[in-house]
Amino acid sequence: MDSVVPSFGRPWSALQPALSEPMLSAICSLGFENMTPVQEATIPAFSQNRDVIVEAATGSGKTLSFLIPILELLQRKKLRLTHTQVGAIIISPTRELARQTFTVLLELLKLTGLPYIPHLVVGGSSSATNTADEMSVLKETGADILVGTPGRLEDVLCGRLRNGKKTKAGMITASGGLRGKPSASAAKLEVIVLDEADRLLDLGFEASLTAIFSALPKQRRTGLFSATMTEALGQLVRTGLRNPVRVQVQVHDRNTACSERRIPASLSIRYMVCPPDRKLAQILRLIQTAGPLKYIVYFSTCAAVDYFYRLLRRMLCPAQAIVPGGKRTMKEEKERLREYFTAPTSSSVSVHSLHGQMVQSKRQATYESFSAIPSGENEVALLLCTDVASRGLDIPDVDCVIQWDPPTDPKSFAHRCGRTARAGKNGQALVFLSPGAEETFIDFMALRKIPMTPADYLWQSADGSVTEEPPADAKIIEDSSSSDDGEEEEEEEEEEEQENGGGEAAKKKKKKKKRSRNHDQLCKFPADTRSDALLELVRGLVVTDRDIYERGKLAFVSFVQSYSKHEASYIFRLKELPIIEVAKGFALLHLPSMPELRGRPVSRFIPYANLDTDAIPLLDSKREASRLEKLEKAKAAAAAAAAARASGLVADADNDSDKKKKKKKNNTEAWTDAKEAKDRTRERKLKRIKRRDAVASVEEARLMQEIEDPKVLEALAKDPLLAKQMINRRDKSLRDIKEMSSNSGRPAAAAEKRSLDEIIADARSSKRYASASSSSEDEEDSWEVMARKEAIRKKLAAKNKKRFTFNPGFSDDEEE
Ligand SMILES: Nc1ncnc2c1ncn2[C@@H]1O[C@H](COP(=O)(O)OP(=O)(O)OP(=O)(O)O)[C@@H](O)[C@H]1O
Repeated sequence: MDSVVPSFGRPWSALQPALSEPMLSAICSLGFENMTPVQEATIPAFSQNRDVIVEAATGSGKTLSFLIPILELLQRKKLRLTHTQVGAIIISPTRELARQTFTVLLELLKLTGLPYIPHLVVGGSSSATNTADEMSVLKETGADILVGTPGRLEDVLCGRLRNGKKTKAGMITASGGLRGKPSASAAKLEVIVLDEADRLLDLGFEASLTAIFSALPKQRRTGLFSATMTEALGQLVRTGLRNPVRVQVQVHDRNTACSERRIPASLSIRYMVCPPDRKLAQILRLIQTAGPLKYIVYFSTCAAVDYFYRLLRRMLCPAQAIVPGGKRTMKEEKERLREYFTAPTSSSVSVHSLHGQMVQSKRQATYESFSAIPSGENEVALLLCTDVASRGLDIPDVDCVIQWDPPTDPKSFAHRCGRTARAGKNGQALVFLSPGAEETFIDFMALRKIPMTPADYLWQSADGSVTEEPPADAKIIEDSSSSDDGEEEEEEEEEEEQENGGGEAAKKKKKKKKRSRNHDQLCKFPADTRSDALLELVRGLVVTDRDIYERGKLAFVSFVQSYSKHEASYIFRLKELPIIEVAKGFALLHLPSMPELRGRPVSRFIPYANLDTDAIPLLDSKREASRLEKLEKAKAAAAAAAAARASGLVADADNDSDKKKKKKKNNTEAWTDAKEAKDRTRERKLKRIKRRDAVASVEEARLMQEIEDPKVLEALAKDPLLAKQMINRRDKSLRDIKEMSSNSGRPAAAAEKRSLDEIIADARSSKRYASASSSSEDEEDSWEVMARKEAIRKKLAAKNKKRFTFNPGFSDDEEE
């Protein structure tokens, strides 16, 4: 069933079958006059006992598309549920989304006056006692409709404990009253909804979903909802849908009248090709020009959110941050920053953070406080977050979504952008892409019906004003360091090429060429001296706060790790990432010792002048005192060890630990390279096993030769089963030998032997066999033959056993 925008459809009263009276009046109280297209298409089908798969753009009103049918179905069925039985379940991938859906459900129940009891089951309570309390509350109050996240719903419906163990039904656990028995029964369940179904059907939730589905009756309605449903089609079978209605709401592009897109018509997505070390300057310039707006900024890791949250809070709202040296420094810092950033007319700035590693209470508080900020009222509000806030969240009045990093999972892209331009409102989204390979992301998204338009790079003049024109003095970067590096590298390569006969070195050369192509792209950008100066100013802040300094390093390392996990790995290639510019963008004081930096042009990174990392203080005085104490002790111990070494009293143990340290230091292999090396080792191992097998086969073939002994043949002719086994083994041996010979280029001498069938056929037809079968002498012989046959059978069995019990724990050396 396809429906096409207008963004609002017919009035609610036009629905067939008509909604119940209480429902119509509740919707009227919400102030929604007309249905959205997805509501118009989904509600009739879902409330008339059809399973539905619904795909509609973000912010198009899918929540009401399932909440209204759930309440209508429950009313119509007049289910008689006992205290512990539930009639409907809604599963969401995140706690925030489950809570949001629960709030809308509560509102609907309040307005309709329907007597159903809803219950929210989300994770987040750290202690088992809290879990037990939650469960006992559920048991006491009972629930008709459960809204929750997969893990906790599994606890409730299947009696699982938080530590993952399943207990015998009825058993009281040590955690105080929490029973292994399910706290609610889904035996009479009428309807289940998977919100953000494509995410839920990802492998991460598989175990919990399978357990939940196994607790449901087969006769039920199932609804799957998402803005990116097509991505999950392969997995739908797991949900047991029956003859579902597929609702797909398409959006027509405003600009190109007929082409369809999978994002709201009111959403404009732009991309900015920008070197990674200039993203901070770009964001500040954007805020400065755009006015007091509400922004969501997405990062790829929790560590990056933590770091930039602390940094931006210190820069933009020092009143909220702890600033070393108190008010005076705060004032100085503010003054210096003013050169690079001026908040839009008389607005204050607030910075918030939200990610999955935060404690639940803080997550909830942030979500609520950011949601409560009205847009455009003299406040620039920034929410820095990870993908935990990408799906489903209906945060009011978000004006602009900025993706500092493109998402690791391309599906998240549309969901992230969809936090703005909801319910027909206008919204802007911007994604930063590094010059070079990452630009392919634009075409990649266009294929997924998510069009983007280019955004202008923003410049800043000496007076601090922001323009789209580069200042007259902006020059193309002349990078001398890269050419030096290049020459050195080329020399090295030539040497290697000579040593290795060309193969490996040629490959490396190719890779480096690609890297330098990306670097060339970076060099095409005119230098942005003000952005560089801003980063230097930021480094000046970092060096005063150990907490920020440590978090910066962590954020950089975690970013590099996450980069290699991009699902679109042919676009986001770690090998082609301009990692030095990334490090600059994180305002690092020095490069961490990190294997990924091997072979990179590290000379392009200038460490912070006169840096003594030990001297960077923690702002918390107690923690700083304890750190200094530890540092002193470590220094004293090191001095004592050095003195002992100098006086020749070096213990063997010290030597050992030095060796270990050296070994560790020498291990500078990048973990991505290490992965490749691992693959190569695995390949080598497989080859070795194959070779060993082939050698075993040669031996087997030698054994087979014994079969040609006339007496053995005789026995074989009498025992067709054994003969068949022998033939099979023999044939396999011959194949292996042939393969080995063709691999090594040697002639397959053994393979030229007569096949066993021929030998046996010959033996059968020979006179000797005919006479032997009746002679007593031969009968005696046959006992001997039988004994040999048995010996061969045993030998073969032993050989095969050895061949197939491969021990994966061996080391390379042993195998060599
Ligand atoms: N018929 C309607 N008229 C006006 N506003 C509506 C209507 N239906 C829903 N809304 C509003 O639209 C907003 C977005 O709705 P909702 O959160 O259900 O979108 P969604 O399609 O689930 O988005 P996402 O894919 O991001 O989860 C909400 O603020 C909701 O109150």
